[in-house]
Amino acid sequence: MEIVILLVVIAVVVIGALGGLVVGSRRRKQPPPPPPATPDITAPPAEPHVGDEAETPREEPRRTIEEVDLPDTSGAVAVEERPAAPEIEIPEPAAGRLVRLRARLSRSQNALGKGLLTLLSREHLDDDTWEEIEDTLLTADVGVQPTQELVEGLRERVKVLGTRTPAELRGLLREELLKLVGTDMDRTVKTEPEASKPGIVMVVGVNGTGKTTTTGKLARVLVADGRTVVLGAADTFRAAAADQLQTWGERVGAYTVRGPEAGDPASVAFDAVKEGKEMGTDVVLIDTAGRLHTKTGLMDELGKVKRVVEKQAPLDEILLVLDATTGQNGLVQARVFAEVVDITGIVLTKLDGTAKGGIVIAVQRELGVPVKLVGLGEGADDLAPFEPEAFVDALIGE
Ligand SMILES: Nc1nc2c(ncn2[C@@H]2O[C@H](COP(=O)(O)OP(=O)(O)OP(=O)(O)O)[C@@H](O)[C@H]2O)c(=O)[nH]1
Repeated sequence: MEIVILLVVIAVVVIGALGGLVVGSRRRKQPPPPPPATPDITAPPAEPHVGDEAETPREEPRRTIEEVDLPDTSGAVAVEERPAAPEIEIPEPAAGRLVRLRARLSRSQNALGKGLLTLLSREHLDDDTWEEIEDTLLTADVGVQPTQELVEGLRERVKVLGTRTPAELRGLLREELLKLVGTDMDRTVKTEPEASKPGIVMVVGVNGTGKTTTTGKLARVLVADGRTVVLGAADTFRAAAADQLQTWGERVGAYTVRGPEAGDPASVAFDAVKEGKEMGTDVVLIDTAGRLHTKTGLMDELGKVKRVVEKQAPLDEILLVLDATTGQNGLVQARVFAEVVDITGIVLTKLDGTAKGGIVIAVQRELGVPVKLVGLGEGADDLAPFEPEAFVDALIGE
């Protein structure tokens, strides 16, 4: 019996020892997971760890995503140290811009259209009322001759019509204004010569009218239409003008040819055209100075630029930039420039800042050349091809 008891005790001890070994080996098979080579901090553990194992993952999240990102960010900073290629913008298409800007035009020209319609709606259109209509048009810089034409035309038609509804009056006024603005002029900016590329456009005007800005905006219009552009910074008088133009160019990937400060504008213009030819560019836009006190000086400079450029190819377009807010003064400038160079188109800038939209009519009459573009703000795409219908609709409202 004692032997049996002894055997049972030995058996219990052996089984116990074996069991301990198994449990121990199981414990050794479950070590805490080794830290991953690249800790995946972005994704939290799918299930929370427990016990001893909880310590490792709990500590790891302290290396926040921001901390882990830091080396990458410093890498990006290092890249930035290299000269970064300027980001090329995609300008807004030129077609339909005036429609987008019409609200702005309506706001500034509200007084003219509303004033005329109110006067025309009076029950009795006597001489005094017609005089007031005339004054309204003159105040908006429509000009004496065009004003008289419009008033005579309207007077005649209102008389024939007899009774007048507001819609009829609006229609009549629209037609008469459109007649004055002109719907049959070719308002395209000529940039596609028949012979060979590039088209050459020279931008002239008194300083401060918005020449450089217009040249830059025009480059965007052309780029938006799929054309390539070289800019010639021939305004060597104002040092900042070349920088300003270059910045406009860089924004749309147009190369700018510049010369030394106070250098010869004609030589810059020549180089720009040469560069444009060599690069196979579609259009070369030349910004000029115009900061000249005498007509002789102006003639000398612009005449020389034109002559020198035309040694390579004829100019396709000479755009005169006029500031609409300067009113009659703008007309005087127009006259002087027209005597110096053959203006082929007018750009009226800052129409957003004046109620004198009638200058469109007056200046076309004065020079016999069409308004081709209008500036309606300082924004990069605030230059619009001039559309008579959209313009007149903006004047008299919907
Ligand atoms: N509101 C408004 N401002 C404009 C428009 N066009 C140009 N400007 C502003 O007019 C100012 C003069 O423009 P510039 O292009 O520097 O004039 P500039 O004729 O080249 O002048 P110079 O280089 O000195 O000969 C700038 O502040 C332009 O932003 C426009 O259509 N509307």
